[in-house]
Amino acid sequence: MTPPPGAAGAVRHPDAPAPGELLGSHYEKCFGCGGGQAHGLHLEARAGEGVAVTAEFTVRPVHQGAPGLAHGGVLSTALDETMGSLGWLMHTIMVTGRLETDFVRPVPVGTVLRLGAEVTAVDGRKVFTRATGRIGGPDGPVAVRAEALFIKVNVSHFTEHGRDEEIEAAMADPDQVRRARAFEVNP
Ligand SMILES: CCCCCCCCCCCC(=O)SCCNC(=O)CCNC(=O)[C@H](O)C(C)(C)COP(=O)(O)OP(=O)(O)OC[C@H]1O[C@@H](n2cnc3c(N)ncnc32)[C@H](O)[C@@H]1OP(=O)(O)O
Repeated sequence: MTPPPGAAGAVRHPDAPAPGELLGSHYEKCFGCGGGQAHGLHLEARAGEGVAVTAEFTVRPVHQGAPGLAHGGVLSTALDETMGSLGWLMHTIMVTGRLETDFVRPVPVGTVLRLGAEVTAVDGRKVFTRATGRIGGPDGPVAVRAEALFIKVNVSHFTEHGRDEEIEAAMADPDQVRRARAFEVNP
């Protein structure tokens, strides 16, 4: 996932949330960040400097793969969600096209996984990102690493492909419409 020569650097939107600010959930029912998913990750991301974010996710018993250990797919989800939240800082809606994860060490249930992600390059609609998850805090040992390619999309990506029931509910919710617009450039 190497950006092509000549790819641009990421540009922080002038109205991006300030460093340290909690980004909030982009959708209440999101498995990664929504508060309305009992078994979801409830991942909380904050704006960083430039086009970077930090996030925290506490591994609960519902997230197990092997006894007492986090499921690898759940850890990939945490990385995916963290990198996806970089869209808040660019006012860009983007979805994951490709995701590669390195699992460096097992992550026990009860761990607070501290994640960090940044955009490494932008080439047209393609946004190249990377992320790291550390055990216990920002100076803890690295447990997972990922690189991902996100593709910029319009809101129509969701309205055209999502199930009617959820799309109609989301569009009837002024708070959800406001959150969708906060992602967009020139909404
Ligand atoms: C309301 C608020 C919500 C806010 C929503 C925020 C959600 C965040 C949630 C967390 C993130 C997720 O899990 S998102 C959910 C998981 N992801 C998805 O469901 C995406 C499913 N895939 C798709 O819908 C599609 O394949 C797209 C949109 C990714 C791309 O389709 P497209 O729009 O037709 O574009 P396409 O021309 O194919 O590709 C554009 C460029 O990207 C490259 N490209 C595309 N896919 C790949 C790939 N896998 N690997 C390498 N390169 C790729 C192409 O070669 C091309 O390069 P070039 O020729 O230009 O060089």
